Amino acid sequence: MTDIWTRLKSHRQAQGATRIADLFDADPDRARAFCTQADGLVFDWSKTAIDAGARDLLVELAEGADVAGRREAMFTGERINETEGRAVLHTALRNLRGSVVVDGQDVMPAVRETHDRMADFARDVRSGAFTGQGGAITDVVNIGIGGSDLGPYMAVLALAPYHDGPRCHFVSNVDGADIADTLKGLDPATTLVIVASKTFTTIETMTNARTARDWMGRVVTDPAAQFVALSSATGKTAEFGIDPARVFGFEDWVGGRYSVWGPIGLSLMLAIGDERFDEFLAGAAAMDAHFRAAPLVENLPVLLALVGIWHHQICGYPTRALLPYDNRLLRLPAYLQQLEMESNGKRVAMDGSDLDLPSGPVVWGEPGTNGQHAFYQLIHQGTTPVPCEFILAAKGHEDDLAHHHVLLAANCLAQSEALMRGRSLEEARALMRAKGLEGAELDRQARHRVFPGNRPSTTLLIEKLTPFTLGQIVALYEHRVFVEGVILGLNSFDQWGVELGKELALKVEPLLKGEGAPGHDPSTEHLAALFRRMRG
Ligand SMILES: O=P(O)(O)OC[C@H]1O[C@H](O)[C@H](O)[C@@H](O)[C@@H]1O
Repeated sequence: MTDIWTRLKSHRQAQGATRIADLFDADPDRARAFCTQADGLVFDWSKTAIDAGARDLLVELAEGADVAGRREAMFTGERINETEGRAVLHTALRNLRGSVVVDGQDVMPAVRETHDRMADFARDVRSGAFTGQGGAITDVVNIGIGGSDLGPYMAVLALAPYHDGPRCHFVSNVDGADIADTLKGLDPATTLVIVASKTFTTIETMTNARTARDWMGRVVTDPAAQFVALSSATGKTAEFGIDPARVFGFEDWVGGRYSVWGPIGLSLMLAIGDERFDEFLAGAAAMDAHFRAAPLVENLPVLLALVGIWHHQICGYPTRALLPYDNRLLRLPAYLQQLEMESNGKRVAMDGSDLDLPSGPVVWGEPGTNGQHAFYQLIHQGTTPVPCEFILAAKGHEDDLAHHHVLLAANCLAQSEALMRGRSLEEARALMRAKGLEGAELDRQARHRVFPGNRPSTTLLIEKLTPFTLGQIVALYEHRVFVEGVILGLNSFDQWGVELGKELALKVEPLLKGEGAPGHDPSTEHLAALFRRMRG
């Protein structure tokens, strides 16, 4: 561990019993100084234990890790995904007028061509120029998993007020329940099926795609005519029988969990139209420009990363909760869970050595106010602090329900205040006394009503959730994950940890059918035998 990590840990230790609330007394300007604004986004990180000294050390940490250099290497197409030998250029998908050279060739003409073909196709579907065999397309089913599902699903839900296209549905799980429930009630003759898979080999997606083709083939004469493929493996899409005119390809330098900006975003484009989709890209491009140009100490993705590092690697808090006070951001926690945990859940550093720091944290969450009535109990009174990351829009879309929105916002701000302030034993005793309790019973009851407080949170405040601001937010988190990965010295762009389970599933499947060769562990073989017996 280098000197800067030791100094950060010592700084944390030296804070001793200082509470977050005390930092506001020590620095009357703290609420403003630790609240960073850029391009209409407000990131308040004042309700953390990061003081000026910690901030300076954290910025030094980012400088020492050469965040600026790695950032340029990413944007300019260097092969920073070293374990897969690939460039990392999802940013190119949203900078359509730019130019990026990989292996001596500008990749942008092909990106623009695919984008324009997608836009033409989306316009045709939305206008009715492209029809199903029973008339205009009424429903779109996106079949994909992981990065080929979470991004478009999250964004389609988030931007519901902008939907003016066909209804979009998402099937991901190989559990037949998913596709059965989704297809129930849909008309195959007016449904468009999108098979979204970077590799076009993912077993869940290919199984669901074949089931959808069978479903459609029972009603229409040419099911493949209502299929679209989004993939890097264009050869395999042809084998499946999808017309190359409806195949939208992308290069291997777009990681699955970073792919919503290109063809994988087609369902979103169909739902909101290509112009709104381009606003989504423009929001992300604005965040890219900010990330690339702003000094580290004013740089939103860098600050989010430093807050994350402070909480997990320095303070030792094992998880982080993402709490959007926006019901339409229902899938954002799941989306960010993949982004963060698949990117930075690694135990080996880029150079092959063991990581000598904890890898990225567990990320979880749920929109407020619902979470308040479920798991906030633990956040307030559990023994392990959970740094909370709130997201709030100043305006909702329901102008006639403005009172709902103010109540929603009040809850969000109240939670961060309660987490920091807590309630002392004295305050709890006064409450109990006012209820008429006294003596030992008062003492006993009061202790249950104490809130330790001093629990950190940040708040990301935006004006309104639009295609543009959603693009900003998602790109903000993408770059945050990248900066955290650079500081930890790992490769955020591979995901070898998902391979072993997939391989073994192929060997366990015959075992469950009674055909498997032995060689599994006794527990797995025992469970498989019980499974077979229960199926009769
Ligand atoms: O798009 P696909 O090739 O079907 O991959 C879908 C997903 O599955 C993999 O297992 C990876 O963990 C994900 O990063 C990926 O997004």
